[in-house]
Amino acid sequence: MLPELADLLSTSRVVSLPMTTRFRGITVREAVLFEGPEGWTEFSPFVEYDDTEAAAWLHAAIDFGWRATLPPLRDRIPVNATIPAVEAEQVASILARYPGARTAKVKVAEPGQTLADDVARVHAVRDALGPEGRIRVDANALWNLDEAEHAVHALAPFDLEYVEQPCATVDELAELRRRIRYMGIPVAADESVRKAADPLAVARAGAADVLVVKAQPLGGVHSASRIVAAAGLPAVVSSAIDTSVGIAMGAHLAAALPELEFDCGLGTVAMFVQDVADEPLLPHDGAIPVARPTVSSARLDALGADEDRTAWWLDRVRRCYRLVERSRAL
Ligand SMILES: O=C(O)CCC(=O)C1=CC=C[C@@H](O)[C@@H]1C(=O)O
Ligand SMILES: [Mg+2]
Repeated sequence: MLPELADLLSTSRVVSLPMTTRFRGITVREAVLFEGPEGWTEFSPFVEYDDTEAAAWLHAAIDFGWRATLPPLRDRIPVNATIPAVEAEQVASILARYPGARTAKVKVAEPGQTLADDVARVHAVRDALGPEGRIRVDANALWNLDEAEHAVHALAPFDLEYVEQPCATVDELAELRRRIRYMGIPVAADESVRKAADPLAVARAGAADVLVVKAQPLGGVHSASRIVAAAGLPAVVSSAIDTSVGIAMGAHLAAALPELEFDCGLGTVAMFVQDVADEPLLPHDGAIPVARPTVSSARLDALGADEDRTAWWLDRVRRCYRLVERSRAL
């Protein structure tokens, strides 16, 4: 059911959360929270996204706030630590924010850095996790095919669980997968799912072994779970650097998937200095609970965005609402 725009806006709260470490170029994460009949929900497309892309995120927010979620098949979700493109010396202190995590996802291919920086960072993660730890790397589509092949060779000695979105296109992923198959390192698709016109194209092309899925960009828990089912590939549910409210949406998606063989990228509340919930969905014993956190009004007040940013976000909600309304009418 599509709530009235006035209903959405009447409970909206725009928040601005300071982060402990720069991640994907930001140090402050902004989000709009709404309280629907099912509980609190979140709309937080990255600020540079256009309205067409952001509309899927509003669809997701409405889905989680106004429609009963899918029945959970588990009550806790094992999570990975997320290591930004930091100096190797910082790795141990970042890992410490993810107590009990046996898996780390390490950002690589950061503009302005070198492969040697990536090797040093991944090496530090392997040293910290020990031989039993699982390490995946995420290049966010920033390598070309040859760079990706070279980098996978350089990083393979640290034993990679998979390499996430090494290159930009589905064709490149398919070719890289072919080139590195003998090494036994799977290729995961992220941007090729969440930013593609057709999120299933990468699976259909046989270009990935694993899908990384995020609830907000894929239109919400129901639509993301349908995409996973149709793709027929193992899925890793990951965050969009959401507040605890958006992370709860991801946790409900992960909880509803019939198979969950990989740890999920849902530990990222650990990146915030403060969160909107009294009991933030932070990792404990390597997992987060499947729950809707209680949002504190004192925290919403303390973390409230200023007038200009609030107006900017609410305008965005209005524009995206029109797009969601139109797509439903089709
Ligand atoms: O998957 C994780 O460990 C955390 C989430 C994460 O890494 C990301 C969230 C949102 C945008 C991204 O640049 C990034 C990713 O590419 O997976
Ligand atoms: Mg990714």
